[in-house]
Amino acid sequence: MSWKDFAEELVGTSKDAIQKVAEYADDYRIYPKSIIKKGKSFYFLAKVDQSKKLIILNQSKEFERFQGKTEKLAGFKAKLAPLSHYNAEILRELFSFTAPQALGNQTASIGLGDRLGIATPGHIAVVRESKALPVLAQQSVRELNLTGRTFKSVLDDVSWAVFQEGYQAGFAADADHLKQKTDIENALDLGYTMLTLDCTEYINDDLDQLSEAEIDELYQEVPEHLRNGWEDTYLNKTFVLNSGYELEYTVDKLKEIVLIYYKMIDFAAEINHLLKKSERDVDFEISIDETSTATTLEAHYFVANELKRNKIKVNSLAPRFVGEFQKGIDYIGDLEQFKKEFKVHAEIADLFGYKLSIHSGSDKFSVFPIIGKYTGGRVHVKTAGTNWLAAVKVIAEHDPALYRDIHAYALEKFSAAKEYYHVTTDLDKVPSLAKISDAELGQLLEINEVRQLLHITYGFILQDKRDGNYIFRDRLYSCWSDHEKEYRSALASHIGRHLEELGFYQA
Ligand SMILES: O=C(O)[C@@H](O)[C@@H](O)[C@H](O)C(=O)CO
Repeated sequence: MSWKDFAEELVGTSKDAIQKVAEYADDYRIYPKSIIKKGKSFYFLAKVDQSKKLIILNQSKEFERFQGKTEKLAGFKAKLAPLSHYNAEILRELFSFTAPQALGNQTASIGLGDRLGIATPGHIAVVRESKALPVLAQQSVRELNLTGRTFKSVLDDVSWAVFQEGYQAGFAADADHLKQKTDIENALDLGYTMLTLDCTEYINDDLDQLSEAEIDELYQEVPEHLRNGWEDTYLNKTFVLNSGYELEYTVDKLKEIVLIYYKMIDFAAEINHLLKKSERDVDFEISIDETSTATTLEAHYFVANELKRNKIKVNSLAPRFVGEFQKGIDYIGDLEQFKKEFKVHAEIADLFGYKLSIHSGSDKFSVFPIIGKYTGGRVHVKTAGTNWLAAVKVIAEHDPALYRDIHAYALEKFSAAKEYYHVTTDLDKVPSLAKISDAELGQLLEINEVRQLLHITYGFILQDKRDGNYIFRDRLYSCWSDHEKEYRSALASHIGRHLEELGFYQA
């Protein structure tokens, strides 16, 4: 509902009265796209005394359900409800478009991880135009630990933003990189509609340190009935894909694949069992991407086939592709080699009926056309860090002193941050801030080394405290709150470029 229709229904068509409401709605005090009528009440989001509130005008039975202060607003009885978890649950019940849903695997989708809880309006602005379905709530356990947020608060932030933008086309919520059963249960209870199981701890990719004899010894420790089953299925067999590509399993290759992956199949089976108990549709993703070596094509086929043999239905799977998908920067590696292997990965995914999922998808512009083309758009691409970096750019452009402070702090914390992320950043390539004018600070975010420096240190920047107070957090959020429009349009154009290169705008 436009604020004009809203004003007319509320105060009649007199010019003066409408003008009054218009003034109130102006400049984001009311978020115009949020205005919605349900029963006899009007609902909308507004910024009241610097903080966002859900406003309900006119009493109805729902009016009493929301917690908040009752006041007179522009002559009407109104409830000013804080954007709390309690109120978010009622919102999701009342307006189902604010609750996440499963997406299935037939179309393009994009994960839009938001470490700050403020990026969703910009994401919505861009996905409205594209054919990709958005996963607006997407955070990994690692990100939650580093930012001090929870699956609950991430989903609530998204529900409020979806309401603010009046976005009714549907979105998903991905509890990303889950490793523990308790986290999985928690995410399911909260209504997450996508679970990404991180199998890293069940993947043994240290085999290159071992001699042939040691590998053989390890292989003999695998229960005999399992070894026999795999040898019957794969050993010295060739699987020919529709494209004519041949996957071959020699003794050495099979031993290696079994040793690397066999434990993760059991783990996936255990979690699949848990998911089956859920009454809701949940998109199940398996991630095997955070390993030190690329997933070979034979290994991908083996994992896919074993998941199928164990009746584990996955919606998407994230292999580790050849080359480097480092955080926040373009692809590093040989594009021809990537294309050659990616085609086959895409074919295997198609054969087994799931989508490929591309992790660390932020800024991989040189491979996006390949990904779009060989998946025919049936693919999931995850981004997260790039959305944080766009927010940092807003700081560089609007509060240079604060940018200089966080940049210096990131340099101090960089080596500690490397414990969480694999990057090969050469810090000598980070320009000295003393030589950069305030007006040029925003351009620093074009430099790969600066992007990675700020990308991996986000947890320290956001969470570190001195004398019990956050060092930067409050100043950062206050700047972002003053520059909502700038952040929204920066995201719309940057994520727009991702969607464009992936071919996600075509009908
Ligand atoms: O930083 C994280 O932990 C996550 O955002 C990622 O690993 C996520 O799965 C991703 O790939 C986003 O690009």
